Amino acid sequence: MARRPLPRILSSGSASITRGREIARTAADNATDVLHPLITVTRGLRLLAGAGRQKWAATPRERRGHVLFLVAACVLTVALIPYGPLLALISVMGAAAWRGRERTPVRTGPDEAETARLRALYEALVPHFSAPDDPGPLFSHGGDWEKVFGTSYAFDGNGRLTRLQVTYPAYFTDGDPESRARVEQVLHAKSGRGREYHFAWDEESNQLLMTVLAALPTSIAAQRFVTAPGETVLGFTDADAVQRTVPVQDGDTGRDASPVIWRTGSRSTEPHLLIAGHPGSGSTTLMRSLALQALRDGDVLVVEGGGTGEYGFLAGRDGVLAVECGLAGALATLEWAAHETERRLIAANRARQAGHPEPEDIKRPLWLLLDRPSVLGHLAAADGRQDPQELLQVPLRHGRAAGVTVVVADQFDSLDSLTEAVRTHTRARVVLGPATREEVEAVLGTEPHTTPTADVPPGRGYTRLGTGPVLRLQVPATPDPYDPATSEAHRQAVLDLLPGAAPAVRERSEPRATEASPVHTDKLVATPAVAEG
Ligand SMILES: Nc1ncnc2c1ncn2[C@@H]1O[C@H](COP(=O)(O)OP(=O)(O)OP(=O)(O)O)[C@@H](O)[C@H]1O
Repeated sequence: MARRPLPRILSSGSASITRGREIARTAADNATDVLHPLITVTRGLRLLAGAGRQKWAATPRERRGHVLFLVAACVLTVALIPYGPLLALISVMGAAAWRGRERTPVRTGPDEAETARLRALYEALVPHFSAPDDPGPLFSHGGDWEKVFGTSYAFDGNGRLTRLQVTYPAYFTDGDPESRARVEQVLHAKSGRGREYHFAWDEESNQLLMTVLAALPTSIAAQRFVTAPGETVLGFTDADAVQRTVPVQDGDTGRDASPVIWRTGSRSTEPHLLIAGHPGSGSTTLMRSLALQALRDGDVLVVEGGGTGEYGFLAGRDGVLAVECGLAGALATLEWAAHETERRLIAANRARQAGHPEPEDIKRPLWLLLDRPSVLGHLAAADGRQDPQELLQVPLRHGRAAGVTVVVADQFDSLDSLTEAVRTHTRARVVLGPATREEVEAVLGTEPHTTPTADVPPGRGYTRLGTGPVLRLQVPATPDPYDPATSEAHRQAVLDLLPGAAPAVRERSEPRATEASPVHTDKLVATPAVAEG
């Protein structure tokens, strides 16, 4: 059948409409081209005005008068100088044009390589998030990854995932640590090893959020931290992990950092601390940091099993009762500490019964710092003598009420030789240096909340106070000031925190002792505690 031509009026009308549209579009394009600079400047002026309004709103009321005065002075100066208004107009237009220029459009959606990564990740998760009898599986081979990842993912400049949110089926056993660990393992491996990942399981909405954590800064060194009596800074952690911040000197600048605060004394629920790590992980450094903080208002007694003399700089200082490296000295010192704990307990008890305040001589906190006591335990066993750890029973058991704090540091391979009392009463825990998930769990009592990395700087690790959450930790750099490898800035920082020399040492010309010296024993014997004990 022959095609009937359209009525003339219709065909010619549509042609003219089309032509009209084209003319209008061309005119609009030309107008946009001509007016483009004007549009840019207008947009820039709008943005500048918005920024000005915001700045004005952010200016405190009492400073607004000053700002107005400054602006008026500027306007007057510009008005008075030759060509001032013209130059000001040109500058404002220039600034507006710069501000209003079109930016490169923000890229949305993943590129090809990123899509391939997300798809690979999805495929790897299929065995974990699917069940054969699921009629509408969220995860299936060749399935839709966008349904489970949505748009909640981010990549870094190298195309590696830094954030990923996964929606998983409700039947996945997200309460089972092993099932979780398997999924975390897959995500960790497929997203790139060597970085620290944090996994947040939202069991209510069946969502898992994986984020890559930036390394904690290592630039905070020993200094006087702003803490209340009975509070000790173990190190610094992620900003969102703790509520509190303290001002710190970080290199040359001051800033607020998020500390891990450990409370000791009668109100503490974790009055004693255990530090574990492999050799060189920084446990001695943490001990030094604790000793310097404790010496602010307490007495310190150090027993060093390693015998490397790394606490020698403390010897003879005010408040340092002893620095013992040998077995005999350690036994004598710890025996004194046990008696002292008993004496404090009895004195506190008597005062309470008589309705008196606590006597002054039991108020000063006493810290027992034992670095590698397992070594001394071996020596004692070989010598047929008492293990020094056995003398810790009383301070561990009653230290909380008597103001005695025990800190024990040992290496992973020696943790077995820690006594039951040490393991039971050290409820504050720190793991430093590279450690496997199992090693971290063995010390903290729960798996780490992030994936431990193999390559960590000394002083980096995890901490857990009692049954609290596991926190990442970076210990402030507190090197031995007498170590030739210590930088001048760090040496000075540590020396600045050291209390003055005790009178007995001041009389002598030598400033330091590296071994258990008679000075310390004298000091112990001279204390009223021993006299009574
Ligand atoms: N928090 C830290 N910041 C900077 N450097 C640190 C930190 N902790 C430790 N170091 C450095 O790492 C090295 C080993 O530290 P440290 O002696 O404290 O470890 P350790 O676990 O006691 O090892 P070892 O048992 O072998 O003595 C030292 O050179 C020390 O200065």
